Amino acid sequence: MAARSNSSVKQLAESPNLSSIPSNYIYHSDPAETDLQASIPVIDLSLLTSHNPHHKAKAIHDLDQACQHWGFFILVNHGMPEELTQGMLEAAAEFFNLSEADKPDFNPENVFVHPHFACPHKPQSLRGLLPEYCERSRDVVAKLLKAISESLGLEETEMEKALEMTSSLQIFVANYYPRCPNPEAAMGILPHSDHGLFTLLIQNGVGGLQIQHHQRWFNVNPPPNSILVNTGDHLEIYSNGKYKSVLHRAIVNNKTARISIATANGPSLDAVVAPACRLVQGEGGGVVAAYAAMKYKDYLLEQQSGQLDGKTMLKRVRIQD
Ligand SMILES: O=C(O)CCC(=O)C(=O)O
Ligand SMILES: [Fe+2]
Repeated sequence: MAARSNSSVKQLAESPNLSSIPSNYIYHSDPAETDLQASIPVIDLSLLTSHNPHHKAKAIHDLDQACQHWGFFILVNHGMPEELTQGMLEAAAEFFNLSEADKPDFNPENVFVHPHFACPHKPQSLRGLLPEYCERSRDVVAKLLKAISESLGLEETEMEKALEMTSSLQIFVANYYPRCPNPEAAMGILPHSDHGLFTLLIQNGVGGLQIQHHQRWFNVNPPPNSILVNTGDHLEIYSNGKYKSVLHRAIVNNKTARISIATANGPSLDAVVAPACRLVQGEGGGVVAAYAAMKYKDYLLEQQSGQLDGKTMLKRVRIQD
């Protein structure tokens, strides 16, 4: 489990008499506050897999538009039981409440849950729910990829084959944002885009996510029991820039601690990701690849060796604007 707002921040936030934040936590960039509320498109997963061709075509069109214009969408009728998502959020809360001595005995930055499954030893509730949650999340992603393949004009299974999705990388990340005495001067997670294809996000009913849209920051408040999905850098690369990954960040507040669970879903670590051949062989050879091919594993290693910083890594493989 990645605890990006790690235990030291939690301890700091819980220290008695904390009335302001230490200077190293001060955020000097754009102000965190915004009044803008994003109207994120809603996608109905059951329609994407409908046997009614009209419903399915309309849903695929809506997904295409959502990915092109927002890079974020609210997924409903996703088939993930509410007890499971609620149980996961409660299990994450239990994890963050463990004593330091009980916290995991492995690299706390990432829990890789596919193709090889790992899980913290405690709490028991997390061990019980995590396998099902991850499997169902991969199922959701598989359905989204089929629809995206079609919206790119490819065979339904072309993308999952090209990206070797049977050994797809899936990373489970739980974020803890403690209450903060002066939230307008801090930032929970700095602006970044996600690597991979689709990230699935759920939260404990407390808002905090902001996304960049037309150069402005918008608050995102997904309705209860929905899953928020965003497109990642590798969808941008594979689609040759049609579906751009979007900068997002998380603010903090002075009232309630926030927990979010992000499940990052990428290709196989061994997949070499480049724009789909058919997208760059336009009639008369008109369309050229806008991104260089790079193995997903190498992309990750290079990205993780630096700071989470905007879209710096993606710019490195970008060939032209
Ligand atoms: O907590 C959030 O809303 C965003 C988390 C996030 O962007 C991430 O884990 O990559
Ligand atoms: Fe993210």
